[in-house]
Amino acid sequence: MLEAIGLTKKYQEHVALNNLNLKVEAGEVFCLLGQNGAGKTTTINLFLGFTAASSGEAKVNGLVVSPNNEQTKQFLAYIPEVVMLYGHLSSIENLDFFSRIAGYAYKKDELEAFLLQAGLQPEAFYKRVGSYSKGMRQKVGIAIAVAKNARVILMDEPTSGLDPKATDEFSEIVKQLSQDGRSIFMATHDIFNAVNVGTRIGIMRQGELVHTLDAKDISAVDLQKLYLETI
Ligand SMILES: Nc1ncnc2c1ncn2[C@@H]1O[C@H](COP(=O)(O)OP(=O)(O)OP(=O)(O)O)[C@@H](O)[C@H]1O
Repeated sequence: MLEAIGLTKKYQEHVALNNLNLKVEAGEVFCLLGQNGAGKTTTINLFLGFTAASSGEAKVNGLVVSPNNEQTKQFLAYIPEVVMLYGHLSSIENLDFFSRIAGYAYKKDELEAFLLQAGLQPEAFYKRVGSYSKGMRQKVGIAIAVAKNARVILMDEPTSGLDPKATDEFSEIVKQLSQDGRSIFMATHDIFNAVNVGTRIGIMRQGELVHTLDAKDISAVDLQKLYLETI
């Protein structure tokens, strides 16, 4: 679903991402670790078409991403660290609005089902999103991703600032999304969660993907050790 072929991004002389080669298949959860400035967000921005590659290609479902190509965006959803929603609208209204933009008009019970599937408590459905916690906003973000039928969900530090219970709930939802055949690509600093939720884990240093591992082959303790040795 996602492929990077020699993907490189330079800002003037600074190489933010250097020759990334990577495939993420349907049903995989790829967790990308790396220090601040390692190039994780740059990678996500290249897949989203928010920025143009200096060389190489980012592909989504076999199609080459470019900032002016809307085709690849239909397969993608993006969950940033803080999901941007209309604070004066309820989650049902936000979900209705964003699904309509993506070309879907759902009935009320269908919208409620998306929010329920994303783990939002029903008593919050008709409350203003402005009063929601970060974890609740993320659930609305996931409901929007599912409602727009995204096959790939890109996430940038989704568990940062979440309490352990909210992180656990979030991880269970991510596992469910991947079991439904979606690909998840997540930039994170959360080593424990990467082992818990990931199927594959990458460690990036100064724009280079230095290690790629199967999550089932490594414990959180060993991953932390490898991470500290790498960065
Ligand atoms: N628009 C830009 N102009 C110039 N340099 C940039 C720009 N965006 C990113 N960079 C640089 O590219 C490098 C990679 O940044 P990036 O944001 O991808 O790192 P990151 O791994 O996501 O870090 P963090 O964990 O802090 O989010 C950094 O050195 C950063 O300063």
